[in-house]
Amino acid sequence: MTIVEARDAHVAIDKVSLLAPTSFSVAPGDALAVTGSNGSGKTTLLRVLAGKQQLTGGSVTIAGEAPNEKDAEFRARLAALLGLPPLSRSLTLHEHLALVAASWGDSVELAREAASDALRQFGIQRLQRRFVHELSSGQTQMFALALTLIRPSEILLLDEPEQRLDAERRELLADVLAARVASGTTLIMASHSAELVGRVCDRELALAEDVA
Ligand SMILES: Nc1ncnc2c1ncn2[C@@H]1O[C@H](COP(=O)(O)OP(=O)(O)OP(=O)(O)O)[C@@H](O)[C@H]1O
Repeated sequence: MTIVEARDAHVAIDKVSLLAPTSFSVAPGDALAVTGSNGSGKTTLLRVLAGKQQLTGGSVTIAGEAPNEKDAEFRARLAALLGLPPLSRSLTLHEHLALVAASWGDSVELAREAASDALRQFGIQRLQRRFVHELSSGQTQMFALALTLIRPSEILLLDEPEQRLDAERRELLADVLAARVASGTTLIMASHSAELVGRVCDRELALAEDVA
């Protein structure tokens, strides 16, 4: 059974290649690492899977359909962290998380509990009343991960989730992601951390070196 499939998927802009023809398939519950040097196309591939980047050729399907970020079913199936999401300067971390949890169906009370749980899970509960502009870069990354994982999803796409994290936080991240995969979530993760990939993923898709 396949939940994510790419066949000769490639992207070029003005004849410059962003992603060389790439084929792979992922079964439900798999954890696939996308690896390769800077510029090899990892982010581009994740953007294609998230429906944020059109293919120049080939095909990609998520549960048999082309990615479409406007489609409610597609959005409910897939959560992605591809750079920092848009955030409000006037909401605290707890309020951001509760808002996202409530928008995916939790009651206000449950959403507030889920927000506290997510802050605890990522070790940032003492920052719950801070605004995003009051965080360090590593704290911001932990918060962005919490914001991505608080909502339900069958498929998680993460672009270098280890970026800006110290060794202790990378360990914590590996624990959280390994637990999420163990609970049945399909994970596709671009990463430069062999350690994180080794802890969390069971397969690797190595993109060819700088194709530009
Ligand atoms: N909008 C764009 N226009 C032209 N080229 C682009 C554009 N965005 C990215 N590229 C090029 O596409 C190639 C792939 O970029 P991408 O960001 O997917 O690489 P990556 O593997 O994620 O790199 P890194 O490890 O540095 O994050 C690079 O050569 C990059 O310069």
